[in-house]
Order: sequence, then C-alpha cells, then structure tokens
Amino acid sequence: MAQDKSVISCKNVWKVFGDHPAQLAGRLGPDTTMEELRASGHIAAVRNVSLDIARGEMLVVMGLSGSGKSTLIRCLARLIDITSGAITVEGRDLGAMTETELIDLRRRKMGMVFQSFGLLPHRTALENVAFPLEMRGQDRISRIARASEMLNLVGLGGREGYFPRELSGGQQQRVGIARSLAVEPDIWFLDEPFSALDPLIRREMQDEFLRLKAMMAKTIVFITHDFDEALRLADRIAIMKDGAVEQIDTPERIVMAPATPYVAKFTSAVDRARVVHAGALALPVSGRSVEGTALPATETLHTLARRILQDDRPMIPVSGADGRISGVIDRAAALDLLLGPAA
Ligand SMILES: Nc1ncnc2c1ncn2[C@@H]1O[C@H](COP(=O)(O)OP(=O)(O)OP(=O)(O)O)[C@@H](O)[C@H]1O
Repeated sequence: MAQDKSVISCKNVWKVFGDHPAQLAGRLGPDTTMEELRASGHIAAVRNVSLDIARGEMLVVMGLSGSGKSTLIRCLARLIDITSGAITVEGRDLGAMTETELIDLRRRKMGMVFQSFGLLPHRTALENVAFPLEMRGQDRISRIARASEMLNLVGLGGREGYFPRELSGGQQQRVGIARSLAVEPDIWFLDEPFSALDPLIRREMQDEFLRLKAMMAKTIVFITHDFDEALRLADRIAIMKDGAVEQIDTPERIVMAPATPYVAKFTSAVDRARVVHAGALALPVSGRSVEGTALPATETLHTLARRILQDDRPMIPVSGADGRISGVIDRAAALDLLLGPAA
C-alpha cells in the first residue's frame, strides 16, 4: 500500500509486558522467541507488527482471546507506549508527540469505543454523549443538540435523562458509540463495540456503520470475534496469533488464499460462498462464445446462488462494472463452492 495514502503506519512494533521491558528494546527482532522472553519474565502482547492503514479503510482485527488485539489498538491510540518500533499517524511519529499534542490529536482526530463502556456514572446519557464536545469547548446549545441527535441515531431517543446504572449493558454500549460518533473522528478505534448488543440491533448498528463509512471516509480499526461481522464490514482483515499478524488481506483472500495453516484453520468454518465474488472465480473468455445474461462480478456467489442453479450453461459469463463481459465462471466449480464438492 502506498505510504503517502496511509493514515496509520506501524513498523516493527513490539509491546512487551513484564519486569523490565525497556531493557529489551534494542534486542527485539524478528527472531526473538516467546520462550526467550518468557525466560526473562516478559510477555510480548504485540510482536513485530508492521502494517499500513489507508485513509477511509476499515481494518478488522481478529484473533483468539489473548492474541494481542486490544493491546495493538491501544498502541495505535498511544494509550500505552510501545516497547520498540515506530507508529506514525498522518506522517507524525506518535512516540515523539508531547502529552499536549497527544491530547489534541485524540480530541480532534480520534474516537474510541472500548469493551468497558467507560461512561461517567454521575452524568446522564445525554451528558455523557455531550462530554467530549464540552471538552472541545463547544457551546452548550449546539452540543446538547448534537448529543440528542446521536442518541436518536443509536435508538436511545427518550432515554436522554437516564444514568448509566439505569441502562442495560447493550444500552450503555450504545451510549458509548453515540459519544464517540458525536465528535466525528477521522480515525476510529473500536474494540468489540457491538459485543453487548442483541443480534437485531447489532445488525442495525453495522448498517449504520457502513453508511457512515461510505459518507465520511473514516479510517476505522475494528476488533471483533464475529467472522460474519468482519465479512460485512472489513476492507481488510488482520488475523493475529501470539501478538503477531499472521495475515493482513482482503476477506476474500484470507478465506481463499490463507497465508499460514493457522489462518486456514481460523477461517475453516466460514461459508465461502458468502465471501467469494463471481469476479474472483472468473476465467478468461479466451475464444469461447459467450452470450446471454451475465453475472455481476462484484456480487457474492451466495447472492447469485439461485441464478447459478437455474443457469444450465457450463460456462456462465461474468460482467464488470461497465457491463461488459469480463470472463466466465465454470458452473461446476461455482456449484462446488455453493453446495460442497459432489459426492
Ligand atoms: N497490562 C498488562 N500486563 C501484562 N500482560 C498484559 C497486559 N495487558 C495485556 N497483557 C497480556 O498480553 C496478551 C494480549 O492481551 P490483549 O488484551 O491484547 O489480547 P486480546 O486479543 O485483545 O484478547 P481479548 O479478545 O480477550 O480481549 C495477553 O496474554 C495478556 O495477558
């Protein structure tokens, strides 16, 4: 990915917890093993991570519990200092910023939603959402108006005057989301923001996210345990294991071209037909006669299932965004993907 387009860039980032992590800083490299670190009383929560996140990109971070997802996101917001490596945000070295510069960056550019909702207990839902606007020096009338609008957006209109203790876990989570939305951050860090929501509201919030993302070109780093959620939202997915990024790629490539056996195992239960687009299966036309209706390259096989089942041509044409035939798919291969290989 081109460097100039990246909003966040990590180079060989390590975050080591333990007795004396600072002493290790100069010695950490790609060959440093977990055993070595453990022997000296340390644990690497983030191991040698290098990645670039582009403007407007939604990167979803996945991995088992303890794989380092939250620690990585906390490093990106510099809520914690890294042990070695470098992180730049819009070209500025995060590690070199003063406390004042950091506060300013977080207030103006960054929004965060974490698993623990972090609401202020003695403030109402409305006051919680308006709080970051108050910190920014916004006048009372406009911040109350904005906070009400955001509470409506997350379905909490009418509960403005409730205190956090009077709200359910899912409602508190929605207040947290509304609060971070209120400041319209350019960069958004979300650590399992929807984990406490029931499925219907969760889906509504995902739709809302996709809408906001399309409208505002926000750069988003999003942690989830839910692969379906990742597939709906992600431009790219990073799979973490033991603090390292095993693969960072499009959902389609993560599922169809796993870089390691671990990624293959991690994604083994994913329904490929929901991920793979017709364009990814397309073969060159190369002299075949292709006529009749074509399948749009950007639709998933799942969406096209009925058409593929009903179309008895052995080779079905696929059309690109301009409507022109861009290739053909082998119907038998598409059916294998949809139904599993024939017995
Ligand atoms: N403050 C800390 N001190 C010591 N070890 C820590 C600290 N924070 C995290 N760790 C360790 O770092 C590793 C990564 O933790 P992290 O919370 O980043 O994982 P995670 O992938 O976000 O997990 P989960 O999905 O359960 O939230 C874990 O082994 C954890 O025990």
